[in-house]
Amino acid sequence: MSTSEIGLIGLGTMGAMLAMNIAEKGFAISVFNRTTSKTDDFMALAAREPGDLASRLTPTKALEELVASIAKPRAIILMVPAGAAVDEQIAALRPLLDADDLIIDAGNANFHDTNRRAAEADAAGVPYLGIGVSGGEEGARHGPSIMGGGKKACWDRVSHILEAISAKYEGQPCATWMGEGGAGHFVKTVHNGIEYADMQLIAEGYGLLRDGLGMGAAECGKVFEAWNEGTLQSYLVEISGKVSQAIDPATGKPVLDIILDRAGQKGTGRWTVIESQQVGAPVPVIEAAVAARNMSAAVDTRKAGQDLFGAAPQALPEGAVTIEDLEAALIAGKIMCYAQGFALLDTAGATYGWSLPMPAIAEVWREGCIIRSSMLNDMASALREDPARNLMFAPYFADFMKKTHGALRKVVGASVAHGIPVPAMSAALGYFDTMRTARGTANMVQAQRDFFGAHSFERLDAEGAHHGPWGSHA
Ligand SMILES: NC(=O)C1=CN([C@@H]2O[C@H](COP(=O)(O)OP(=O)(O)OC[C@H]3O[C@@H](n4cnc5c(N)ncnc54)[C@H](OP(=O)(O)O)[C@@H]3O)[C@@H](O)[C@H]2O)C=CC1
Ligand SMILES: O=C(CO)[C@H](O)[C@H](O)COP(=O)(O)O
Repeated sequence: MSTSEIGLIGLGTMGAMLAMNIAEKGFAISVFNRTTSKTDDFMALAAREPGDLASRLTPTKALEELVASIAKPRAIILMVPAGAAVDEQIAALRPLLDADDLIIDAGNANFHDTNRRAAEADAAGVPYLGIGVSGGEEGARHGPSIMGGGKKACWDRVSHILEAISAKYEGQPCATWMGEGGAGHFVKTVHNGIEYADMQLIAEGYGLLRDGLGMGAAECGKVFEAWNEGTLQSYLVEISGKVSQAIDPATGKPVLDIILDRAGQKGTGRWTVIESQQVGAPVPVIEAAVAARNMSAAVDTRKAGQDLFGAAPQALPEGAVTIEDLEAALIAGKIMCYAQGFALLDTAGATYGWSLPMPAIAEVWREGCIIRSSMLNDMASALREDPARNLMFAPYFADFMKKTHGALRKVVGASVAHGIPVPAMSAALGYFDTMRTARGTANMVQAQRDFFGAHSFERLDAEGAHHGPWGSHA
């Protein structure tokens, strides 16, 4: 019996919710999980959902059974961890599939792996798609943002399902084909890099409220709530308000106060930074955010550092920084981080031969994904005007930068003076100052390079490559 319209492998956090979302939108779907008891748990959960979801879900306990239960030509979504698990599943599935059956990797794959898998699939004459999905558990269940990659014809085969399950922005599906090969996974990777940076900026804002202004967690939560009503409106600021106000039932303390300050990471932020270095499109705010997660992991070293050097004073003098200054500093930092992310997308698109649809990327992030924010609609407008222009030069965002960079400078300055670490805010300010300095200091670097390695330099007053008279001193 082959009745399901699609199949899904991997009933973890994301896969289970995506499967329910697909069933809820009226598509019959077969599911499989390596640990088969989880499939039973999943079906029990689905049976408790309204809308008779379970009747459109077919649980299977073997890959052969999964494949047999899907109508031809088949489409099967993989929702398993990046790396070896994806290759293993493809290898296990391929012998069971027909030549025109489509495998869709919807996890957070490294786009280089997706390029390789797409090339392997092309060579074997079988279809393959790599798509990025964002929105966490809730988004997967009720409407994620979907960034498609691979052959357009393959995308078109399943786009009606992906669009139906995606988030909607004013009725428009947040599911878009980005380009061939690993384009979709690359866009998702940069999304996550921006996510790291936005989270780090917010965490630094929280640090200033807590350590600089002496606020308790609940009070910080109220500030985030207020910020979420203004220019900073975003999912990440919204949840920061919620997590700040949550209380631990066991201790009665704010949950935030009992969480170890060590942040995990699965690799997408690092991939973004590696790729930015590879193509020469700097993303210093994202780099600072990845480095901050790495430094957060060094809990014992940080404790030893505090014992050796003493804790920085941190408390800010009355009036040194206001809540309004902090809000403005976060606005400036956020614009810098998105400007860098979009510039990376633009450069990488050209490097890898994708025509990445820059405005459509901002559009697909307006709803459903973790970095959704009210600013993204304005970013989409700015990118429609000029997809290759750095966002900090778009008049709308340039106006914001003119109004807010002073506050960013004030906040970074006060933080530096009082020992509050703000690596992402500092990186945002450094990027802004660098990008508005017509004559920088790389003339010194060029002179040094020519001195020790005869690398040559360009002159301001003549064409060509030149060498210095390094033996002659004034
Ligand atoms: N969590 C999130 O917010 C998001 C996650 N993602 C991405 O989605 C993918 C899945 O993540 P998530 O649902 O959170 O992960 P989970 O850890 O919750 O689930 C992982 C799933 O993959 C299965 N699995 C793990 N290893 C293998 C393997 N070697 N062979 C077959 N199946 C395997 C697990 O099966 P078993 O039960 O047998 O262990 C489980 O069903 C990842 O690529 C992740 O990066 C993307 C967006 C958001
Ligand atoms: O893709 C996601 C959100 O968009 C996942 O939640 C991902 O796991 C987040 O990255 P990390 O675990 O490294 O913080």
